Amino acid sequence: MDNQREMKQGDAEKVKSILWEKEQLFLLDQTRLPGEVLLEEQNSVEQVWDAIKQLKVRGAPAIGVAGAYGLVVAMREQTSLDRTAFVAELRKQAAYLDSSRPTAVNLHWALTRVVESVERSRLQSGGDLFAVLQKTAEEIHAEDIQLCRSIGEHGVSLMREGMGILTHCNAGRLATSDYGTATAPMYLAHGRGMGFRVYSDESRPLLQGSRLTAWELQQAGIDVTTITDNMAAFVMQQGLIDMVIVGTDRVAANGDVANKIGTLGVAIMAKHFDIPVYVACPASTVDLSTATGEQIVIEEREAEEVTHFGLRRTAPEGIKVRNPAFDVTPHELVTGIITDRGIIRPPFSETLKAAFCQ
Ligand SMILES: CSC[C@H]1O[C@H](OP(=O)(O)O)[C@H](O)[C@@H]1O
Repeated sequence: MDNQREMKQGDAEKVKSILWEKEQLFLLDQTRLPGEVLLEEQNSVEQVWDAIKQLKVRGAPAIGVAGAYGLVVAMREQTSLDRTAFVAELRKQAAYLDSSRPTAVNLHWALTRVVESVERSRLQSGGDLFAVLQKTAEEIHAEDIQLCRSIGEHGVSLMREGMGILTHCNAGRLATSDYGTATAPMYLAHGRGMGFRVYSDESRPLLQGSRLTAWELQQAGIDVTTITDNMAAFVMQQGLIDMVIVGTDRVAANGDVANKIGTLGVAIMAKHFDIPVYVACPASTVDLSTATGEQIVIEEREAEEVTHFGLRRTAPEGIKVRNPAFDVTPHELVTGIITDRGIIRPPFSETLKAAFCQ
């Protein structure tokens, strides 16, 4: 029986997507939000893999951090191995965790960083190598918080009193270790007394926008309105939206952006209504090794997510279904990319390299 911890709704604003406490990993089960706030202790690497696959933990930065800690969970019983055996097992477990979801580059980035930190150390015992592994995972976690706060500091320069912001899916603190990416400027601006309105697309089929973004912004006291995905054009046409801010799961070297399915449509509509579209992400989401959006693998998920609304069937038995979890917005539709290193503007094929080439 998993060790579960129910949180009261009132404590919800304090709850994070990932809790690393006394060297134990707890993940907030986001599939139960907004009704239940449940932290689940992760006791095996299979459990972490499943939590990522089932979107119990989700959002590009969050699954990177969860993957890194997943290696800690996987290797904590392997400390008696010698170096060769420890590194071989570590690589195997990293490949296993990497297989859980393909699109967000953060998962592969985090797993690779942990493996390379162990390989670079000249230590020989499994116990010493495990200490390096755990330290790197903890560093990735701590850095994610700081990177998202930096995104907020840069993004807040785009905010102004009374503006309307549309966001899609959840790129909030639940998708990261804290602050979020798209929501980071919102939290900082709100904390500094700025008033603004957020319109949160429900984001079918898994409703991250209505279940998660609306919930976390409401908990923070931010003016948020849930709208259905097919209302985005309506609120833009009504003049209610001054800016779109979304997160992303992978930014290609030319600035093409993979993000939750429906983002492409939002960007096309925003272009029609002359509304700027900003994408927010930490450095760990920028993938200069992927030339364009065409090379980004788009995760195809189970048909049941589309044919059912919760447990209720809402499409005929045996109907053909597509369920890509993401789409790619071409860089031409992106006004700027809000990162921890500043707001990156076109031409992205040059400015991204200048900002992120090591
Ligand atoms: C801060 S990255 C959030 C990003 O991840 C979401 O996808 P999922 O809920 O499937 O993990 C969505 O694309 C968000 O924009």
